[in-house]
Amino acid sequence: AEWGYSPTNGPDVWARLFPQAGGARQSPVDICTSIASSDSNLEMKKLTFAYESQSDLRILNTGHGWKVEAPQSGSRLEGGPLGEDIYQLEQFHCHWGETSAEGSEHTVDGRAYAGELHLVHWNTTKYQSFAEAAQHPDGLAVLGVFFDVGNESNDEIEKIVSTLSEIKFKGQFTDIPDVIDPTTFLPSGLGYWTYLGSLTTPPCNECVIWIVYKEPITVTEEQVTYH
Ligand SMILES: C[C@@H](NC(=O)c1ccc(Cl)c(S(N)(=O)=O)c1)c1ccccc1O
Ligand SMILES: [Zn+2]
Repeated sequence: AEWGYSPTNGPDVWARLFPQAGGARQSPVDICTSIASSDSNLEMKKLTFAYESQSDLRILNTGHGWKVEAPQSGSRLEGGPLGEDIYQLEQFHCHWGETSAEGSEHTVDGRAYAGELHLVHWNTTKYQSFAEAAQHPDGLAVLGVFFDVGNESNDEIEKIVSTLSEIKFKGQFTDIPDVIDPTTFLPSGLGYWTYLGSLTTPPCNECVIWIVYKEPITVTEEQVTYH
C-alpha cells in the first residue's frame, strides 16, 4: 500500500498502516509562538554544527520531493537540546507544495512557508546505525529550515534543483556533480524552536528531536514549486 497525501492514503489514514502515526508525539506541529517557552539552559549549551563539503552526492526522487543521501562521518551536531550526545548527518531532503503559498510541514502561528528543508542526523554516541537510532526516542535530530520566496535564488539550492530534470520520476536518482556544503543551507540568525516529535513521513517513528530555525532562507519561486 503506497502512502501519500491524498484523502485515501494521506496522513489521516497513515495510522492504519503505520501504528506509530497515531502516537502522542507526532510531527509536524503548528508552532504557537505565544506559548513557546524560552529555556535558559538551552542558551547555556549552544547548539553547534560542523559539516564537510561533499561532491557527487546521490539525489533521489522520493515521490514526495527530493532527498540527498549525505552520510558524513566527519559531521557533528551537538549541544542545545541534544544533551551530551553527538549526532551525525545522514541525509537532507525538502518538502514543498504546488504553490509558494504552502508546502512547509511545520507552520508558525498557522502560517505555512513555501517549503521546508530537513537535515536529518542520528545519535552516534548511543547507537550503531541510523536504522537502530530511529527505534529510540533520542535517536534522530532534524534541523528544519523554512523557505521564503523572494527575488534572490539560493546558489546551494540551485545546485540541487538543477539536477531535478534528470530525476523526473519516483525512484530515479542521479549524482550532484557540484560540491555541496550543508552549512550554507542554514540561516544567519540561529534562533530556533525545539520539541520532541517524529518522522513526518511514514513510518512516523517517534524518535526525532526537532530543531526548527526561526529565520527562513530565501529562494526563488522556481526553486520551490513542482514543474
Ligand atoms: C520523504 C522521505 N522521508 C524520509 O526520508 C525521512 C527520513 C527521516 C526523517 Cl526524520 C524524515 S523527516 N521528514 O521527519 O525529517 C524524513 C521518504 C520518502 C519515501 C519513502 C519514505 C520516506 O521516509
Ligand atoms: Zn522531512
